[in-house]
Amino acid sequence: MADPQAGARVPPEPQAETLVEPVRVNGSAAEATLSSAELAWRPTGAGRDSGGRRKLELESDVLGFQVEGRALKLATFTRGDVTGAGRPPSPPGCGGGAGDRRRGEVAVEMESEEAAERWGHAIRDRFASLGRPKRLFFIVNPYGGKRGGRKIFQTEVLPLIEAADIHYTMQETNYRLHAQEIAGSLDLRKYDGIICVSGDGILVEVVNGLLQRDDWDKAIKVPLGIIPAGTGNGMVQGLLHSAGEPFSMSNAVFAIIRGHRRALDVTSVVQGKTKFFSVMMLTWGLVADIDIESEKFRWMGSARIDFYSLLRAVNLRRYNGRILFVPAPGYEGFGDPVEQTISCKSNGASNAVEGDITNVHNNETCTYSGPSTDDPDLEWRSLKGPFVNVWISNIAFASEGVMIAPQAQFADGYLDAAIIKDCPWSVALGLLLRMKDGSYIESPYVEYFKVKALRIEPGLRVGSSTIGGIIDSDGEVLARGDRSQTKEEPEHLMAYGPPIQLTVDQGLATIFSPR
Ligand SMILES: Nc1ncnc2c1ncn2[C@@H]1O[C@H](COP(=O)(O)OP(=O)(O)OP(=O)(O)O)[C@@H](O)[C@H]1O
Repeated sequence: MADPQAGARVPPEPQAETLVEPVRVNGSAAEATLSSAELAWRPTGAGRDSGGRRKLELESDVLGFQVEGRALKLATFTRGDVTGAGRPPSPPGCGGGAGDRRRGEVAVEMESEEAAERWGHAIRDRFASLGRPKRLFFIVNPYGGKRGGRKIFQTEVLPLIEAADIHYTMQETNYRLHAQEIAGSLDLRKYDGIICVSGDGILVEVVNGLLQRDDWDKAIKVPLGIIPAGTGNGMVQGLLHSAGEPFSMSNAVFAIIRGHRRALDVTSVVQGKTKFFSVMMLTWGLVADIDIESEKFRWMGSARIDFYSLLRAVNLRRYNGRILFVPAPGYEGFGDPVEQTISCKSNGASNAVEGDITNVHNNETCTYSGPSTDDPDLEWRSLKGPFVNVWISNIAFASEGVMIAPQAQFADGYLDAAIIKDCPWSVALGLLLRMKDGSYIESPYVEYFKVKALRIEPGLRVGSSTIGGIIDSDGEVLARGDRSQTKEEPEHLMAYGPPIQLTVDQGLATIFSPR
């Protein structure tokens, strides 16, 4: 049957009217044109010979604007001097590194107040169509990274947010899991986004807080943002890198102001009735040991990671255990098939037996319970240890300088697994050095594949009958297999030994992104 719509003319998108006015730009006579995409001007009169056409892309060069009488004052944020108005020095804290944007101001004086108002309206409409946020809630961790969160907010974030005319509320975290509590009870109708000025850990707390709400399905759609004030900052690095932008504080802030969003996969990490939601990564073995155990060498400053990496590589630990996984399409050749008996009981992964793929989910509350793996058609496969390191990630970077999962996509619905198998210590050291650019995954000792679901069955360290490893999610210890180390740590969420299952919910969350 013929499609009744076929051949019907789709009405063209209404085009914003192009405005043309004689103006003075930073004091010089010009003719200015405002289209939906750009504000351009060409010098006229005596200034005609002083230069050609100049323009500002509204989306990517303009932070905000004000109308003052006949003047339209634009706060610009450009790479290089696109304004022709000379480059004013950047205010303190607003970048200035290679490829970084600089702040400036362009004053466009119109012939009448009405004209200035008309142009102001047109720019406001353009910003609204870009989805620029108007009201933001900031969560600042004064304790993360080098404990600079409060200063970063005041000197790096606020000047740009104010120039963009964004209303904001700021709250500092006072203790562990405070951000989770805040996100669990915030009146989300009042804000266009929640921004974490912190390390990646606070972002994860916010995701967990949103998913614990009764209205989790709406709450998790609130755009999230992150300003790098932590130790690792892998999420910001991943977002900026994916858009070809250099890592900088001001680029991270501007990515939020510009209002672009992207979907973000959410991983459910489940052990028995215990659940945790991650948007980044889980590590077991060498890298988790380096990350967590090197804390005791914090007095060394940034050298602690290099020092402890060398120590751990030379005294390489291998861990027994097994990884079960449902491969993503195209990765079915990895691992070995599992003789599986499917059970759909909700009795917890801790009761699972060899080859028993048990779905774990909690139907007792109306909070988010994660995707199901009940489907009997899922083809599980396995890899047996010993392992040197197991890395499961939704994003490409663990930190600014460590690319763990070069093929990871923010919302492909899969997790990237990078598994370092048993290898000589010299190989492990070489692989650590090649994590900077992600080339370590090319080693024959590394298995790299994508999965829809995965289960870790962590075992003991090779050569020990009592000691296991550390399982770390987004920088926090999830489970620890060496009880002698736990004296000063809070109770961990999960136990080391029983299986831990990961499933992915494609694009469940939303995050501000440069593109
Ligand atoms: N006021 C506070 N006092 C102590 N801990 C806090 C406070 N606020 C937040 N935290 C905790 O700090 C931890 C780290 O937070 P964040 O992600 O911002 O920094 P990070 O740089 O990734 O971590 P770290 O500096 O510990 O490596 C989180 O577990 C969070 O719960």
